[in-house]
Amino acid sequence: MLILTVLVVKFLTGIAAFAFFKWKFTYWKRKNMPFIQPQFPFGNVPNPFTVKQAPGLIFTQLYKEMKRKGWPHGGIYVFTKPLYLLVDPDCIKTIMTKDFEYFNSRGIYYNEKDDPVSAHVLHVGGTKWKTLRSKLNPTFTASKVKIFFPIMVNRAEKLLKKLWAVYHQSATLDSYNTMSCFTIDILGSCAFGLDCKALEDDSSVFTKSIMKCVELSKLRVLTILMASVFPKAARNFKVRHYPKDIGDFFINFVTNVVKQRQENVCTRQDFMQQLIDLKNHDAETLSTEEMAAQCLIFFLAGFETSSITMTFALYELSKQQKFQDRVRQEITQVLAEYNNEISYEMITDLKYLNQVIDETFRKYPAVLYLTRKCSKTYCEPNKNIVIEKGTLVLIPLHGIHHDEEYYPEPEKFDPERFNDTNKKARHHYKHLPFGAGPRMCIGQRLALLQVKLGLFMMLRNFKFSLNERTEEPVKLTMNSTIVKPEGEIWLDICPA
Ligand code: HEM
Repeated sequence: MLILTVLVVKFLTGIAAFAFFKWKFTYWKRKNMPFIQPQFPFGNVPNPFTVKQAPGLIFTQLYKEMKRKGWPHGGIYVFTKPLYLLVDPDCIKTIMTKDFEYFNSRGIYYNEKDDPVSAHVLHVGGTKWKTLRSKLNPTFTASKVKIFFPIMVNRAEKLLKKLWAVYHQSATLDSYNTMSCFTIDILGSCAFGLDCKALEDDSSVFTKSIMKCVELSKLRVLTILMASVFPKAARNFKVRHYPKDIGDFFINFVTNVVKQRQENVCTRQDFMQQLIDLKNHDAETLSTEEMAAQCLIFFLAGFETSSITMTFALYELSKQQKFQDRVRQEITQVLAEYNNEISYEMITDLKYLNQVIDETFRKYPAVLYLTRKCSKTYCEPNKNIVIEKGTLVLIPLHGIHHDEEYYPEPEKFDPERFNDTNKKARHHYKHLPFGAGPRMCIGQRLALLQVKLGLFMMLRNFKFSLNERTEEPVKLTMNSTIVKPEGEIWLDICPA
């Protein structure tokens, strides 16, 4: 009798669960939105525990499927949660700019209570984001970034010194590690007036802590993805975005820098000073934890994205010497026009190098997909579709950048895709390495300058080619929300 009762309860629970999922999976149909048929129980994503591909690339596949069907947008499900995926560049533009007031949050999980450093400008939304962003914007204007140029040149000279040392030792460069140290040194000096010396010693506590922030296991990436889809449940389970020791490290770091600056009456107008002024102006606006959170994201958003871009640019140029030679020719020519003096203007005049960087951003967009969260119910213009408050919106950047219609033979690296004529003819929203609208990357100017300066310095002085230890084709890591190489990219270097 007992066995029978257990079987009946199990059967009824199974039926109820199935009916629940079935009902949940009718959401987009009820909204009149085209949707990709979900599968029980994971929806449109594969089993998170057995999936072999990078989590972010799943959205590339869904984008391709919708594109094949000719949809401008469509619905998908992550488990039972409906997500809105954008395909058409005009739809993307409307959501990111014109109707931004409905989509001013990113919808990425953070947990201010248990993990205070996760509440930074990249994660927060609404009024909190607006206040922070308007206070931080002045640090990243063209004139501010220009002020940092001499210190950036100093760090680029150290990069060169490192390359000479490598050349004399083995002539084989571990490109990703070296580029990471270079960007840590640049960000440390521009933001905090620190000499991190990562290029001299990549095993320092500081460098290791920064690198640890970005070491994400596949399980961690999936946890954050799921927590972003079900934030209330995640907060109840005290799910953290960053390990506790990383949070503590940044809180101590900020406390020390603030103390030093107060003792030495610092007048540097850098990112840190902007935060200190904000705190002095109104202590309620920014606690020490909140300051630490902004410092963490400054490093996190800046260091990996820039070093990945430089690494992939060098990798592609090593494979195709003709492009590398052309960059070097341009460097010689433009330098001569500027009397062989390195200046901000000279660096910004390197147009072909810019094309190489743009094509690198296209093929390897550091951020695989962008998100927005609907903050008030939104009626889609002319289409009679209502997006409910709380819906997560996905912009599949990697999918767009690898769309055959926009970029024929998308796996081919070709800087000509970004010459003036081709660039002008293309819809702006088909190339979004820094996002778009009011929430686009705050550090774009700084990033472009450091990437260009670093590449200029290296390519002016060295020739690069692929070392046989580099596995071809380079595999991209699964354990990340951003595109990065799984193993090392080893490059042979010799004087140019
Ligand atoms: C090659 C380098 C970089 C790339 C490709 C990149 C890309 C991006 C992208 C795609 C976004 C999201 C934009 C959106 O949702 O529309 C973003 C946001 C952001 N980035 Fe960058 N980034 C880079 C460098 C930097 C640097 C150097 C910094 C710091 C100085 C930085 C700080 C930020 C911050 C704080 C945000 C959040 C902005 C907000 O939500 O208001 N990034 N970045």
